[in-house]
Amino acid sequence: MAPGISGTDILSIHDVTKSYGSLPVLKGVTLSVGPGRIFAIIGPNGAGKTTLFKVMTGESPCNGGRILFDGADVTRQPAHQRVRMGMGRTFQVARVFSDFTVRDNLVAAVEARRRAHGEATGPVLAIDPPDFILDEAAALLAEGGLERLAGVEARFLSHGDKKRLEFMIALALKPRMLMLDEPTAGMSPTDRQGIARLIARIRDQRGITVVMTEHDMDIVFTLADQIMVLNYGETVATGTVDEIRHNPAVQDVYLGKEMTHA
Ligand SMILES: Nc1ncnc2c1ncn2[C@@H]1O[C@H](COP(=O)(O)OP(=O)(O)OP(=O)(O)O)[C@@H](O)[C@H]1O
Repeated sequence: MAPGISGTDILSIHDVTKSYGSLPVLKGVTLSVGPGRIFAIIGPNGAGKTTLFKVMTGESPCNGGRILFDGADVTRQPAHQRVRMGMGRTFQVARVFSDFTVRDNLVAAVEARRRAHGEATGPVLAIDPPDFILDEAAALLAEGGLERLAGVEARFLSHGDKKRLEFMIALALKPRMLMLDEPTAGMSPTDRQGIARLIARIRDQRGITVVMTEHDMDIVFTLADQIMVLNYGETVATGTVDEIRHNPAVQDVYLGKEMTHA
């Protein structure tokens, strides 16, 4: 096992590098995330957060280094295989079926999981789904606070509600880890707080590990167990909220004095 990688971590990344052409964007990033933790990646614009996120999800291959998920080397695994292994994710712009109702989006997600796990065969998106699938979709509607919107087509949802739906679609796949790329981007303060509560609940009640990039420091400081600060593709610091807030190098590159004394 490579140095710095612990057998108990659900996700570990060792010395990952990534360049776009001749531009090095990740310059040897190492991190590890314990099960049931909320791990936030922060840093200034252009630091490489989204690139790191894409490398972790398999959307973009890394040039060097290793990525382990739940003990398995997934460095060369495509994104869909990582999802199948339990790495759920959401996108900066929520991806849902716009012409489906909220309920049908969840029914489709439950059916997709059952097929992926070999629990079901036959036509996808059954017109008349059995009760146990409707029950599971109903439970997801309730958990996501989406019951009042069950019959609404997803294209009519507010940004915040669409994001909630995308979360619940990701949870329908029963992931062990959820990767969230700027989950509160573009939201009203109320929607941000709602999403933050949902993320905390997902971790507390389902025990799901969460890895997220996020610009809103109130959200990060409220939720994160561990924070990693990136700058120019390199790790400036990794630590708890208190450790990051009081780290002089982090204050220099990102937080400034005001946030650290908030
Ligand atoms: N597909 C690409 N091709 C070329 N360069 C890219 C590509 N994607 C990102 N970059 C460059 O890589 C660097 C890191 O970008 P990245 O989007 O990962 O940063 P970020 O920390 O997520 O920034 P932000 O907070 O603004 O979203 C930037 O210099 C960016 O211009």
